[in-house]
Amino acid sequence: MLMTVEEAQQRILSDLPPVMPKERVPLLQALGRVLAEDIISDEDIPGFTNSSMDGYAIIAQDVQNANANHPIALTVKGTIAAGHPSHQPVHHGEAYKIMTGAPLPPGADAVIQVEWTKKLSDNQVLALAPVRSSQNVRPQGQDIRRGDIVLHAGHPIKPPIVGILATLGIATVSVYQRPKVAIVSTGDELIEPGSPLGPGQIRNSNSYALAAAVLAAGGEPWVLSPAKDTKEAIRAKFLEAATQDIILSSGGVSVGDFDWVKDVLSEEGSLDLWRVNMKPGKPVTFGHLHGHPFFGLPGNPVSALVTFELFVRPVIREMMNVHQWQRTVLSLPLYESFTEIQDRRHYVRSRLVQEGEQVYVWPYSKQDSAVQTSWIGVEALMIVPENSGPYQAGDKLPVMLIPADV
Ligand SMILES: Nc1nc2c(c(=O)[nH]1)N[C@H]1C(S)=C(S)[C@@H](COP(=O)(O)OP(=O)(O)OC[C@H]3O[C@@H](n4cnc5c(N)ncnc54)[C@H](O)[C@@H]3O)O[C@H]1N2
Ligand code: MOO
Repeated sequence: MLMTVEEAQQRILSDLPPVMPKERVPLLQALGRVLAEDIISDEDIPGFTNSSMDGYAIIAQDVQNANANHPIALTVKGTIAAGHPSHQPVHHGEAYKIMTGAPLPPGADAVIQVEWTKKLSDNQVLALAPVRSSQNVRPQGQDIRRGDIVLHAGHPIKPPIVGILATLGIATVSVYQRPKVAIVSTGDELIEPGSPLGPGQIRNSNSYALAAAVLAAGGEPWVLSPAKDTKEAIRAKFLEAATQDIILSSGGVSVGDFDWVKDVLSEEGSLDLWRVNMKPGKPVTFGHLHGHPFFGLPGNPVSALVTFELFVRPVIREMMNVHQWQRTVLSLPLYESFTEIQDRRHYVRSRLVQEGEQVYVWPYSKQDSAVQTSWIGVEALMIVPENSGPYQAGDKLPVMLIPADV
């Protein structure tokens, strides 16, 4: 019986290297990184009570009976722009013209938006509607209170987080270093992009796809030149790669005459796991090389990326102290029948289709693990249990959502 994906994940994650060391980077360079410190605010945000509308700062009670037929006149005492606080108090019957974001003057408790008023002169305005106390007012500390823990270490830094850090006045931020990931493709047939192909040769695409996947997961790829299919060439490359935090190889993990990866791994480190009940990716290999996690990913391009997604990405995320790396899995109805039956759990490259309120999963027709174009536009991997099916349109299956950048 082959190991399940969950058993393999458990095995791999039970033996994680320590979380990466920290480093301090300028705010914008923190994008895509992971916070290595709790962020505690030493300010209220907003720092002062302010208006959420362009209008007039007033005392709400003054206009409680106002309407279009019975407007109430107020005396305009001045104008308050954002960045220019006024310390003059507002008295009954008075208003200050105020702009969005400008500090509320003392005495005012509401803002009537400009559309609900009629200007009579530079110092007289009519209120055409009532406002409640606090209406159109953003109180000091509404968003964040001084002393709040706003973010915890381990939080991924996406664009809105950059904005929050800037709001808090943080110019440099402590983040975890990116795990360095060595990538070694194996195979006599491999030629680099940019060079012409000879007979029987193909382009080395896995090194590039895996390096891109490492970057998207937050790691730092280091691509070595491919190793030829000899045991000694593979050993030499693996030893060169073993200086990095994680080592990935592609190819040479099946049962072919030139599949040396497992032998070299056993001799130089430990082979902890081989073969998982999944398609694509069955011959995936895991172990340790000089104390670092080693993944022998299958050479088929789709198998390499699916096994990266399920086994390597979680390790990269965990090493940056991110524990929420699981993708969302939904149960969705099939858009069309799916008749392929496999003896392994099948991760099926699929799109999503919306009709009215209902979202359907729509597998691509070509699912061979060498067909790379079925990645184009992929939004999900549909998970079909082994030895199950055929499925009809409308039957529900679990669907793992894949963000567009994967
Ligand atoms: N007798 C059996 N044969 C195979 C089995 C099996 O169980 N019994 N499993 C198949 C499965 S499943 C997979 S997946 C592949 C994986 O094989 P390897 O990891 O040993 O990969 P290779 O044989 O080296 O290559 C497979 C395929 O991928 C192409 N490739 C390899 N490296 C790259 C690269 N860097 N860029 C682009 N393409 C690459 C290679 O040319 C082959 O076509 O084994 C099956 N066989
Ligand atoms: O499991 Mo392999 O990855 O499909 O051809």
